[in-house]
Amino acid sequence: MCTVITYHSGNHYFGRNLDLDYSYNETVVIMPRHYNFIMRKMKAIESHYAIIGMATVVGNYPLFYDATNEEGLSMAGLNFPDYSYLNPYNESKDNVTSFEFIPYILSTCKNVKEARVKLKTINLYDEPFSKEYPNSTLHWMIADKEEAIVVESMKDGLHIYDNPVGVMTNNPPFNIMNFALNDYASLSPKQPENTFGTSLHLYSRGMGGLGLPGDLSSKSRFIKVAYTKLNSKSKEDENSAVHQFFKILGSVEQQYGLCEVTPGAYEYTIYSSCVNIEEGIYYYTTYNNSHIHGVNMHHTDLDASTLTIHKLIKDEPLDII
Ligand SMILES: C[C@H](CCC(=O)NCCS(=O)(=O)O)[C@H]1CC[C@H]2[C@@H]3[C@H](O)C[C@@H]4C[C@H](O)CC[C@]4(C)[C@H]3C[C@H](O)[C@]12C
Repeated sequence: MCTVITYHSGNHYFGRNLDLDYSYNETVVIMPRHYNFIMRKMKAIESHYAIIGMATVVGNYPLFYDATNEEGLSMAGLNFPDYSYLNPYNESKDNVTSFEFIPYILSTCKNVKEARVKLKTINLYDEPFSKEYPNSTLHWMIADKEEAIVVESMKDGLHIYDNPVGVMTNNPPFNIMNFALNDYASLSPKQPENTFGTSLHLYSRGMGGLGLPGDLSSKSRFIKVAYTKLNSKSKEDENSAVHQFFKILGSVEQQYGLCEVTPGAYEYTIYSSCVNIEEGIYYYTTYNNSHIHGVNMHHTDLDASTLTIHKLIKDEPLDII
């Protein structure tokens, strides 16, 4: 399971939980403006927006999970099994594979408005990166400072949804998730009003949120993280906003042992990320390292042509004095 959110508090932020039972050796990668981005069916893009994100690098090629470009446009891929469908090659369209989709959009678009235009000509087509890295079954959230959208390629076509809540999880499709929010419209951080006309005792704080799902299923995480994000408040300085962002993602993180995917194998939150999209800083934590590390893309020469790769600091000792 995975969760992606946007957040606004002073600056604008975008990030995700990556929940899986194993790791593909992901690293924080900066793809500078002159990295020659080679595509399978389209002309290589020699000059483009610079990008920072989480990726597995295979033979000098970044396979992005989530990323942000220097204009602040951000995009993340989350699992969408059973529904995801990649098309055969279509010669009248721009054929883009699923592993090229994030860097292609972020290389060429500066905001969601431009991405919407680009999506009209794209055919998400079915070609794996390699035998070792077959196609993923993903759907994507794309966001900037103003808005967020969800892109779902299904058998009946490419669905593009406005995403007014700025959160996405996994199955089922986004329109069903978004509709499910209706069932929780009465939840509130305030104590509930007694409408029974009889004497009731509000014996605990937080009873306005009674009924908020707390399990790890995808729909429950969608509701929980939407409620948490939309009601949470933080100061607007960077430290407060970034900590708050990780707290919101923490409301739907997965503890090892709670979600068995195959006998004895458990999905857990491998990393959480938070990008300050105005400043181009990619913050992350990992399961065994809750210290927030940040990589500022502007500390790298963005006019370069080679990838910069930052290995994740996955374990950090406890600090005892
Ligand atoms: C599985 C990951 C998403 C996590 C997630 O949504 N989990 C929920 C599982 S479930 O629905 O609840 O079952 C996705 C996100 C990005 C994906 C990776 C990126 O797309 C980059 C490459 C793409 C290659 O085609 C396959 C390997 C890969 C390295 C992908 C492996 C895997 O599919 C990743 C890591």
